[in-house]
Amino acid sequence: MSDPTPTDAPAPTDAPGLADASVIDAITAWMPTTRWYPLKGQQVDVRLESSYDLGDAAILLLRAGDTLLQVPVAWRDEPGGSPIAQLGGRWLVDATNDADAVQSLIDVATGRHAVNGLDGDATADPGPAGAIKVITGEQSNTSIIGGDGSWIAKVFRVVAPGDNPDVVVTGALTRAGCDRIPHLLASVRAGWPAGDAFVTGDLLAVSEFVSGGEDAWELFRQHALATLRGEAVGEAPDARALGEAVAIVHRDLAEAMGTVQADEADTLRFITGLEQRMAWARQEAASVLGDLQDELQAAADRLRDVRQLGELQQVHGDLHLGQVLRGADGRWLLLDFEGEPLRPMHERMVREPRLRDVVGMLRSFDYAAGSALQEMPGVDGAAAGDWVVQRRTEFLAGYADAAGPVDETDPVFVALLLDKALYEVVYELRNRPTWVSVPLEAVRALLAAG
Ligand SMILES: Nc1ncnc2c1ncn2[C@@H]1O[C@H](COP(=O)(O)OP(=O)(O)O)[C@@H](O)[C@H]1O
Ligand SMILES: O=P(O)(O)O[C@H]1O[C@H](CO)[C@@H](O[C@H]2O[C@H](CO)[C@@H](O)[C@H](O)[C@H]2O)[C@H](O)[C@H]1O
Repeated sequence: MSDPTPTDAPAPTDAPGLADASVIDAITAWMPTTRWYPLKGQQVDVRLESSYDLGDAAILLLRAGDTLLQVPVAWRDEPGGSPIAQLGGRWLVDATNDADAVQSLIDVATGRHAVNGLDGDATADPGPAGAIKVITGEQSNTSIIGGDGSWIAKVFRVVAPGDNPDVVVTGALTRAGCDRIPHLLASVRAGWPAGDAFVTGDLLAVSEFVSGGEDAWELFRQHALATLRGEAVGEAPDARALGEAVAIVHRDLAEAMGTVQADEADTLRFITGLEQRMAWARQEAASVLGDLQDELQAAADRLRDVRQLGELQQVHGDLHLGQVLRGADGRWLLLDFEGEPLRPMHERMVREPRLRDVVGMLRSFDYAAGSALQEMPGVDGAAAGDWVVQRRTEFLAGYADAAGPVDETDPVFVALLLDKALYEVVYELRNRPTWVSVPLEAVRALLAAG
């Protein structure tokens, strides 16, 4: 795919009227009401950085504080399913919930519709959008199901210059024929001026939709709930096969994108990165980590025990049960290679130990039981602990079948587990404060275990 640089594409044109202060003010007031808005509770100035005229809709890139947000909008006579505001007698609507506008986005992705400043790339034609359905779950982005349920288009809400791994990594796995992911069909990249430079970044990824896919988070959580209720539960979802699926994706990622043996500089960079993340978490989550400062300092000191990182490669980066579907054939499929939404984009394609994903999944079993316990405060926590240990053992056995054993005493494993739990504390404080006790309990337990 060629970058939409000034040499091969003129600068983006402003969509008529959309740069008006009244429009920006209306969007500024509306964004915090959405699930995807990442700056809830923060006072930030919002200004238009760039816009792309799709004809019957437009994509706006809005600078909100330091964050660049993508807001596709359209003017309509009716409010439709997702109105933003009524201005000058017309409705400004969220274009992700408007079938015609979504069709325009797909046409840009396939190259059927040329738009200044946007560049589409399609490995397969997703076909017409038809009736669309916007996913309403817990999401950092906005995903739209179209093409009669054959594809799902993800509008990246936070946009950054450079490659979005959800396009680049999923694309590499698709080309490699990996059968444990939904394949990438098409994508859209934008160019915009940034100071004296002209930068590009990904806006949209269209992938095969897994029809009849079951959410692994719901499957495991329901099983944990039933177990804690003491109900006669059937077999648990197959955590062993899940471990194997993760190992297969790791193998395919290594083949498609290469590996490197970590040297001393890599190890130092890794330790420094974890130290900085720990300092960030201690600052961001000071309100709940206040009484753990000594233990956290001791854990930070222990990071220096990390000597051997082993092989590094592209990993998923934010693997948890919500990123996994069970397909109609029972096979586990991994989704969403975008990495952690709270991590700067340029850090998300750094080669890492595969253990990063292994601990992500282990934390998720703990979450499934923890959230089940939250629903049943009177229940004995030991049963939840047993449930987690079983899933964890099965998962690690499946991973070992395909990739070799995981050493749970490895300082890299221990450090990554704590790193993930601390990240989750910050994530929950910002997004779901009532959940914060789930990762916080894990942080306490990990620190106590030393
Ligand atoms: N290819 C797909 N097929 C079916 N459902 C999907 C697919 N991709 C995503 N989903 C559903 O959409 C949800 C959100 O997608 P995800 O890529 O994780 O978004 P985000 O990055 O915004 O969190 C997933 O949890 C899953 O339920
Ligand atoms: O799916 P995203 O890429 O948006 O990931 C973010 O949100 C996740 C929650 O939706 C969050 O995951 C945490 O909660 C999950 C349960 O909802 C749990 O299974 C995960 O283990 C836990 O980390 C993820 O951390 C965050 O980056």
